[in-house]
Amino acid sequence: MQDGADIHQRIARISAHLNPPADRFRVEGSSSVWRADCRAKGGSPGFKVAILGAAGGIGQPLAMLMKMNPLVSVLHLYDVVNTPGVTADISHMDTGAVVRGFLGQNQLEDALTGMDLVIIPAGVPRKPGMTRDDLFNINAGIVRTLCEGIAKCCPKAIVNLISNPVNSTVPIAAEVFKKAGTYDPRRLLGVTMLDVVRANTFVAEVLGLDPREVDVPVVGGHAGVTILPLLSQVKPACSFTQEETEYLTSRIQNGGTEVVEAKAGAGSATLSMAYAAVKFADACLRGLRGDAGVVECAFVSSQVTELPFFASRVRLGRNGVEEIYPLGPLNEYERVGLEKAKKELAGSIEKGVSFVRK
Ligand SMILES: NC(=O)C1=CN([C@@H]2O[C@H](COP(=O)(O)OP(=O)(O)OC[C@H]3O[C@@H](n4cnc5c(N)ncnc54)[C@H](O)[C@@H]3O)[C@@H](O)[C@H]2O)C=CC1
Ligand SMILES: O=C([O-])CC(=O)C(=O)O
Repeated sequence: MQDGADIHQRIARISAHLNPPADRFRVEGSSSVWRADCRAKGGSPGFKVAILGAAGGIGQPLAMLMKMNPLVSVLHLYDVVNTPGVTADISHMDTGAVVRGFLGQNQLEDALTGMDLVIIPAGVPRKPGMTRDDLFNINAGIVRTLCEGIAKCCPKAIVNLISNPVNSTVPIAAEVFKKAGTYDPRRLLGVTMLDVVRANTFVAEVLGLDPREVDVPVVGGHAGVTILPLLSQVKPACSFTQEETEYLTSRIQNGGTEVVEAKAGAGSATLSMAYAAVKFADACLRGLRGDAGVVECAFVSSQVTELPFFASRVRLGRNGVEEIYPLGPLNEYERVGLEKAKKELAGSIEKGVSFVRK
């Protein structure tokens, strides 16, 4: 004999199966077992991370690497295509993070609700002959829509914006958040980590060192001359001939184009970008956890120059960007580069701002 309370519980369970709330997910491959019915995993503290554009060239390896990150407890994969397949695939990896897939605009809000960190590699990549700015017309609208979702569903999340042109998409995101009344400049970061990764690699090659021992600050922005490597501040301390300086600066500034041309129409950097994005996201998560001394370069709201946004070394903490470091002493070559960078950056920033304001 079942008592009344037990029958009520059974009815509630059946009703929940027929009308599952948005946060219930059927266990993959099962018609009768819901994830919420599975025995709870012994406490797995960690952060909730969403990737928007997760089925793309960057999104897929990025999702795989984030699934391997022990700081991640929940990983939401959102795209307008192919997320069921990518999610099924990645969810079989025997690492800690629980993976959930979300497909299409109708599921954007569920993908974003409760997230601590949102990484955005959504949008079209370059083909040979294009500049990053040529992507503006398509990617500006994509970034605006995704950021409207963030403002609504996880306004306190840290946002790592990868979609190009970063020099304009970050100002677009800031304007969207301002409009929604949720803007916190400390939580919005344009990802320029690939410039640092490339700079470390190319400088190490010239110096005959292991790239892991090299640290090159790269400031400014993320396109052509706005990418300004500070070779006078390389660690370990070293010096370069004028010829080496010009070769390295040009190679770092054109690293993206080097990949676009080598891929010959099949897109831009994806694997090195996924690596760089995870390196950067991991730094943001360590900052959120409260680790001391987490410093990386990023394109952020800044007073380091007269421009409203600028990439430089920032300290990451519980609120995102906790401190922005000044550029430090520049040599004459870098001072000239800085002026060129600022001129181009000013236009790109303004273009992003007016896209939302108009
Ligand atoms: N910040 C950086 O250093 C770098 C930035 N990028 C940029 O990253 C972006 C993505 O590059 P890839 O992954 O190679 O391109 P991709 O075309 O391979 O993937 C983009 C993904 O975005 C998805 N997408 C399109 N519209 C969307 C929307 N409204 N909502 C959600 N997802 C949407 C697509 O379905 C696709 O899966 C490009 O804009 C590229 O220029 C690329 C390399 C480096
Ligand atoms: O070059 C591109 O279009 C993609 C990108 O931003 C990079 O690889 O740095």
